[in-house]
Amino acid sequence: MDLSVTDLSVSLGHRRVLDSVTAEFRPARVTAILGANGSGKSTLIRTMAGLLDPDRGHVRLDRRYLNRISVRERAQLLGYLPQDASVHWNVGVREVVALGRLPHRSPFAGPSQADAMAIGAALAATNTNHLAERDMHALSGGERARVLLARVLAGEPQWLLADEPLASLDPVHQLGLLDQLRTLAAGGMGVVIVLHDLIQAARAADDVLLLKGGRVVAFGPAREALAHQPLRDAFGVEVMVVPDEQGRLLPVPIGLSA
Ligand SMILES: Nc1ncnc2c1ncn2[C@@H]1O[C@H](COP(=O)(O)OP(=O)(O)OP(=O)(O)O)[C@@H](O)[C@H]1O
Repeated sequence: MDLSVTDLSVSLGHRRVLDSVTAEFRPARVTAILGANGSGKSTLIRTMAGLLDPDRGHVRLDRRYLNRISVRERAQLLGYLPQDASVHWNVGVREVVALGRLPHRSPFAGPSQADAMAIGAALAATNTNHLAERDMHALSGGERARVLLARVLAGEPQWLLADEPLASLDPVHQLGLLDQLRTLAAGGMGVVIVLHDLIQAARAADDVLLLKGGRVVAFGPAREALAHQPLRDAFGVEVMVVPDEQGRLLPVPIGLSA
């Protein structure tokens, strides 16, 4: 099931924030969206999740226009994790994760065996099993972020759209989450994540989309998009490209472009 955006233009207030963005995201791959602050990353991923209406162009899921798919079906297919997600009420962790099953439940029906299994799998995938009986307000920022990801995964979406999922995680949990995203993609899920760290992107992403000023600077295999010239174009930085132990090329920022 492909997820694509075609000639997408989006305005917020009176500002054009995305301008003619076209990209085809593929399932069973991790795609990272990168770009400078304000380049339109969150706007793109929110539009892909059906939360913003484009001025022009469209989002398609397997050739179906997203805006013609019912809200319930969309919620089953697309799991969206917002940037700085927070919970404004105090509820238990397990209850929060269970909310991820709502798109699959009929009104007034109790939780099914499938719900219980999906919730258990989501807690395990995010390493939050030990938090399941705690209250959300009693968690650290990073723990809360993992629980909110668990809620999205409990919905067993075909696509995961996550806006800066590493932001509040320590290095161990960042690496763990990136591994987990790769495992989800290996299982067939399409994973699209907004990232800031070039090295994390080079390690975790199959494909990279670089945005600048709401336009696509580069989109393609990570190795090509995270090369000198596209990074110069997108960020105005120079990088040193260093191979890691597995032969992946990691772009290490070393200074501003002249
Ligand atoms: N509600 C709004 N009204 C007007 N402009 C907005 C609104 N929300 C965001 N913008 C502007 O749209 C542009 C893109 O914002 P967006 O949040 O998509 O960028 P981003 O690449 O995700 O940034 P960051 O890396 O800082 O999170 C920015 O210039 C921002 O100031």
